[in-house]
Amino acid sequence: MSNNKKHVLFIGAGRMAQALIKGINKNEFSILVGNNGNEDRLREVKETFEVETTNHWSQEIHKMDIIILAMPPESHDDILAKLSKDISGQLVITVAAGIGPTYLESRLPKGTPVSWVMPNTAAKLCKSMTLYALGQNVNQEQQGWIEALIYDIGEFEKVTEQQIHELTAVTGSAPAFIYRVAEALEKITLESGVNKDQARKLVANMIAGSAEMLKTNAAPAELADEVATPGGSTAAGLEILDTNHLDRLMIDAIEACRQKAMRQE
Ligand SMILES: NC(=O)C1=CN([C@@H]2O[C@H](COP(=O)(O)OP(=O)(O)OC[C@H]3O[C@@H](n4cnc5c(N)ncnc54)[C@H](OP(=O)(O)O)[C@@H]3O)[C@@H](O)[C@H]2O)C=CC1
Ligand SMILES: O=C(O)[C@@H]1CCC=N1
Repeated sequence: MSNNKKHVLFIGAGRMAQALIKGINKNEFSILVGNNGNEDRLREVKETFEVETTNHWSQEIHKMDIIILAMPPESHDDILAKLSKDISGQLVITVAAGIGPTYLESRLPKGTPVSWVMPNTAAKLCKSMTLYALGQNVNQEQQGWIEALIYDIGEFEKVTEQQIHELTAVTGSAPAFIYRVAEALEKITLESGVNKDQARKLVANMIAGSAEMLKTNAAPAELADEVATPGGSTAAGLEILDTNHLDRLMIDAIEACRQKAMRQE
């Protein structure tokens, strides 16, 4: 990418926008943030991340290279109709569940370059696993902008629109499932008399270590077997999880996320 900073407008200043804004490289991108009128939130975003904010984002469109839609899926129709009046070739990216390039292209002027980026909240620690898909009108330079945006927030993969529809539940939503598991483990850890900091240290490092083991590409079943000493204690716990069909529970939870996201179309 050239040394000229690209101008990025965020429409939406909530949790996902903030996670992205925190991670994005400010030497490459100049960030302006608008929202739905919550001025306290804009003030907080400005102070925390040292970015510019606006109460009138529609007046700023002409100065922008990239517009990132970081608001709820159900707000998209209205915002895309407003954007359509002022837009002139800017790259439009949405991070919303269920809103793919096909949806964006059908509501924006013909030829508008669009992309779907699906990050997760770990973007704020530059540890997001981000998926992205391109619309039909994105050129190589714009694809470079997208990759430069998400390069600094963690790992990324280019996939198809359909794959993001299916995998948002895995990379976007399932972190919440892991946090539920962590919550249960922390609770039980505290019962052993350690303090909260110790409980967090134990559980977080256990999960982080397990994630590192997964990154070696060993099969999850093999890794579980390695932990479960034959005739030992872990096997007793695994039997409870298996008997209660943890895998089926996970599949049901992923499917529920998918069904809900699909209702946006
Ligand atoms: N949270 C997550 O882990 C992930 C979220 N996403 C996607 O990110 C998007 C935002 O989610 P999240 O950050 O969690 O939601 P939040 O509720 O935290 O934030 C929503 C933001 O959108 C703004 N907004 C709502 N309606 C409008 C509108 N009509 N015009 C302009 N701004 C509007 C709100 O404005 P105001 O500040 O004025 O209230 C707020 O800043 C969703 O589409 C979601 O699918 C994707 C991946 C992961
Ligand atoms: O809960 C949601 O709808 C968003 C999409 C993926 C993660 N959070």
